[in-house]
Amino acid sequence: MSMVAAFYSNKSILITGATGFLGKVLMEKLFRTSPQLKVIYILIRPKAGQTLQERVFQILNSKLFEKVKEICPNVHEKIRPISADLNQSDLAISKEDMQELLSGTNIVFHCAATVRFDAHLREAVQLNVIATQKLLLMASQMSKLEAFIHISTAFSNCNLKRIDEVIYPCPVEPRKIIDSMEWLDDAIIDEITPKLIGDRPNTYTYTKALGEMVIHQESGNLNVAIIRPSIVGASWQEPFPGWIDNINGPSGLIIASGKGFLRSLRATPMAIADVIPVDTVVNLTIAVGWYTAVHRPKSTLIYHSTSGNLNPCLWHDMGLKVLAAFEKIPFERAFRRPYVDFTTNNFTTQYWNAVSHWAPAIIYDFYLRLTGRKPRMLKLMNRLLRTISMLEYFINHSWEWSTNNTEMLLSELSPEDQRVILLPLCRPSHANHWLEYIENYVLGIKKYLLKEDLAGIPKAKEHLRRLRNIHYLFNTALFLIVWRLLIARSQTARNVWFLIMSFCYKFLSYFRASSALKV
Ligand SMILES: CCCCCCCCCCCCCCCCCC(=O)SCCNC(=O)CCNC(=O)[C@H](O)C(C)(C)COP(=O)(O)OP(=O)(O)OC[C@H]1O[C@@H](n2cnc3c(N)ncnc32)[C@H](O)[C@@H]1OP(=O)(O)O
Ligand SMILES: NC(=O)C1=CN([C@@H]2O[C@H](COP(=O)(O)OP(=O)(O)OC[C@H]3O[C@@H](n4cnc5c(N)ncnc54)[C@H](OP(=O)(O)O)[C@@H]3O)[C@@H](O)[C@H]2O)C=CC1
Repeated sequence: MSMVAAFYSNKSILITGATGFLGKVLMEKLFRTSPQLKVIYILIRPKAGQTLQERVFQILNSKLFEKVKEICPNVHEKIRPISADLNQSDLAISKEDMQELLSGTNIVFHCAATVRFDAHLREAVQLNVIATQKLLLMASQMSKLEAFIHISTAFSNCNLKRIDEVIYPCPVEPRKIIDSMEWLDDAIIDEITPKLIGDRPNTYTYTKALGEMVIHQESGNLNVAIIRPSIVGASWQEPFPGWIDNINGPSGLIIASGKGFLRSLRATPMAIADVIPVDTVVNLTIAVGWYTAVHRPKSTLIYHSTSGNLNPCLWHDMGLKVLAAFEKIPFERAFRRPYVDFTTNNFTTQYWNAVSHWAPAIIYDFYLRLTGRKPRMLKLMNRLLRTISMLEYFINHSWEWSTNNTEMLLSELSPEDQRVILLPLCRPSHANHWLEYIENYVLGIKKYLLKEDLAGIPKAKEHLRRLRNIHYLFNTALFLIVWRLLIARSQTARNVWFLIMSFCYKFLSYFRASSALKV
């Protein structure tokens, strides 16, 4: 067994956000590589009419946990769901549960957050700042605690171009923001939000930066580390390639382009697409847990989990790779053939939105109305464009993240751990792995998100061929109509038309004469 995996044997681990994308993969990997661990406490709230047990049952019965159930058949006995709501000021944990957590926990992984870019500042502060503060307080009372690992984001300081593994001060102290949320009403908060977030694009990145500051100021003697992943994508290899279960980040846009809704996107083609596979982030997180507990660094270390500095892939190349993957793995019932143009200024963006997004949506809604159905495409298109407007910032900027602490940690690992942790995608020598990764990503989206059967691929390809023919037919018809109208109204257009016709006629006559001579 590897050194890191052995460390987690007999440990009691507390994970927040274990029902989320990253949390689930973290829990899976811990059980798979350290089946001897004692217990994983998960802070979880009842949701969508499901009890805690039903939520845990659903996770354990998902495809993600198939391997774990083979390796650790009693995994269900090792998960201890604790009812909690991080939106509540006391986290809504019962006294008995709190007692158990305080006396038993060895390692805390704090993953829970609101990752919505449009979250109201009050909600984002509650989850990303106050809940972090409360958890720190709780952690400080844990008698056996060895490490507290906080998941932040590489974009918490996205207002800077070069970002080091340090905590940057915020203009307004987190404590002042927390206090003000108690007495300011929503209208005033709405008014001051743009001033507070300053040159950050949303409340998410702002409150994640405040969360880091809280860790820095209030962790006291705790052994704390912060991990900053960039754009977390589908898994690279573990537990199997392409696992993904939410539409955040690139996944939603990959679906929208594969289904033919998204046809143009305002993006900087030469900006770096800093996507990092979820298993790469989780492996680093587990290694950081071990290092922080065993080596007890004197100060809080920050680890960047990014790909751009070691193995950069540009948005332009990523777009081409995604489109190439659709050729092999098309999605079913596409609205139009997948094709995405990158636009670079306001005018072309608005133009292509009108031509490629709104016009087809209006035509399709008209067709739905004619056939007695409810129009829906324009609404869907407007939602997609709203989503894109929120993601645009991240596809139009490049950042440089230093990774000294991450590199230092990797060099501290045993050869066995390095084999497991140093996933190839973020190493410089494996640039060509991006194509393989993107193909698996698209396949994963098709299988696990869209729940489409792979047996339907030939039919999906046939559907795309039909769409291509309709596209050619439509363009030819449109050209002829426009041209007919033009030559009916303009003498110049008529002259050009006759010139082209006579040139074609001469060319054909010459061609026929020269073929006759050869015979
Ligand atoms: C060939 C070219 C291909 C190129 C690929 C290019 C990819 C570029 C990707 C750039 C990603 C940049 C991400 C940056 C991540 C920063 C990292 C982090 O720390 S942050 C961690 C990451 N955090 C995030 O990524 C959070 C981003 N997301 C949000 O903040 C919110 O979803 C929202 C505000 C955008 C929409 O809110 P709201 O409308 O109130 O409500 P809902 O949320 O309930 O969804 C409603 C509808 O929107 C739909 N939909 C949702 N997401 C996407 C999507 N990504 N996309 C498309 N569609 C999306 C959804 O399907 C639904 O449709 P329907 O069922 O109604 O038909
Ligand atoms: N995904 C990404 O691209 C990136 C993510 N990160 C960071 O990684 C971490 C995990 O993100 P990710 O897994 O993608 O996010 P998800 O949205 O998938 O998961 C969020 C988790 O937080 C939990 N949570 C939210 N609100 C509450 C609450 N009030 N009480 C209890 N639990 C709550 C959710 O529980 P529930 O299921 O009940 O809603 C869920 O388990 C976050 O800290 C995020 O900032 C950083 C960089 C990029």
